[in-house]
Amino acid sequence: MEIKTVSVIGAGQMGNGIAHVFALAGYQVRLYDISREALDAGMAAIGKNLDRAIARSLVTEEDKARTLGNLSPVSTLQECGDVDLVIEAATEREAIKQAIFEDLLPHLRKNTILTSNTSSISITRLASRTDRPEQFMGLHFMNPVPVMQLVELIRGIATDEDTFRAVEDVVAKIGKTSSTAEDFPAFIVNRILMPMINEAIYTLYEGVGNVKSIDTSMKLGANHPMGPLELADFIGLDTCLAIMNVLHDGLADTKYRPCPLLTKYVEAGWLGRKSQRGFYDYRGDEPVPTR
Ligand SMILES: CC(=O)CC(=O)SCCNC(=O)CCNC(=O)[C@H](O)C(C)(C)COP(=O)(O)OP(=O)(O)OC[C@H]1O[C@@H](n2cnc3c(N)ncnc32)[C@H](O)[C@@H]1OP(=O)(O)O
Ligand SMILES: NC(=O)C1=CN([C@@H]2O[C@H](COP(=O)(O)OP(=O)(O)OC[C@H]3O[C@@H](n4cnc5c(N)ncnc54)[C@H](OP(=O)(O)O)[C@@H]3O)[C@@H](O)[C@H]2O)C=CC1
Repeated sequence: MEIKTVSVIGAGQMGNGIAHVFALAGYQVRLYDISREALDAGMAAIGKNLDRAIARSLVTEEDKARTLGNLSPVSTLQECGDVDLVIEAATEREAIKQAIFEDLLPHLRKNTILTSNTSSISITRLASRTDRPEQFMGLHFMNPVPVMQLVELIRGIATDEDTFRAVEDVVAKIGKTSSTAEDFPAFIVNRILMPMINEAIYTLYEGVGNVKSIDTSMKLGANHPMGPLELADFIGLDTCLAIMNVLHDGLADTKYRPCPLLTKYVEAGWLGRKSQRGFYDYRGDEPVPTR
């Protein structure tokens, strides 16, 4: 099936980025969020990120106008069903994702493909709660979506070949590069990256270094574009903790236990950039380490 129309559910960091790249590539995109405020903020972020790309001569003003013309913010989940492809990009909590898919089922076309942008959660389990496990897969973008080249494709145990090929094809058409991961906890990128970030938080927790020394060490010592703690704030500490819990529970290995300091920050509501405070405080002109 050729994909022409897309719904993106969740207009947060990832959802607005996904809607951006599909609308820019010419797809008709509906964007929905449970929070009207988040939907408005997501649409504003798309405008801002298009301006950043214009400033770098990556796109033109006409491209921006055409992209925004392809985008329709919608106020009900029901309006997200009558499309070729659904991309769920809501909070990394399985119950939230399952409820979204269950609520969508009565509004879907027979051939609508369902995907999740989940960082870590079992595709097979999410698919099993729908009426179409053969037409369900993981479509995992990287943050920030307009800039990062990779998209991880994850088949559930029942995903059929037509579905995989249609999704693989659309990733190429939006100019991204896909890799394939088996459906096991956190797939490839986060199976490797998140334990590293968790280890950086343990390094802070045990007093081996402070926020600045840890991030500086990895930026200048390993040529990382962001330090691991800066990256954790960028991803969202709630999402980092959710991924570590999926690894710890799913692989039943204590090496994946989340650092208690990560839990403490999340319990304080210090979620990183999206709450203005995490390992850095973003409320001033420059980010200031909080430890
Ligand atoms: C958690 C999961 O499930 C999976 C994941 O996503 S894991 C996380 C994967 N992502 C990473 O590892 C990101 C690591 N960081 C980087 O690659 C870089 O710091 C970065 C691309 C984010 C920024 O690039 P940079 O060259 O270092 O800095 P910067 O000059 O600020 O950005 C370059 C351009 O990228 C774009 N950009 C940067 N941040 C952006 C954002 N948040 N959204 C959209 N575009 C952005 C802009 O066009 C920016 O240009 P301007 O700032 O001049 O407008
Ligand atoms: N952050 C990252 O670097 C990456 C994240 N991901 C994955 O993408 C998904 C989204 O992450 P991210 O964008 O960072 O999260 P955010 O917290 O930035 O955005 C999630 C959005 O989903 C909304 N939401 C919550 N419940 C519902 C619902 N029932 N229906 C519609 N919208 C809802 C939230 O609203 P509210 O805030 O009001 O609850 C919020 O606006 C997660 O599965 C995450 O693991 C994948 C790659 C990278």
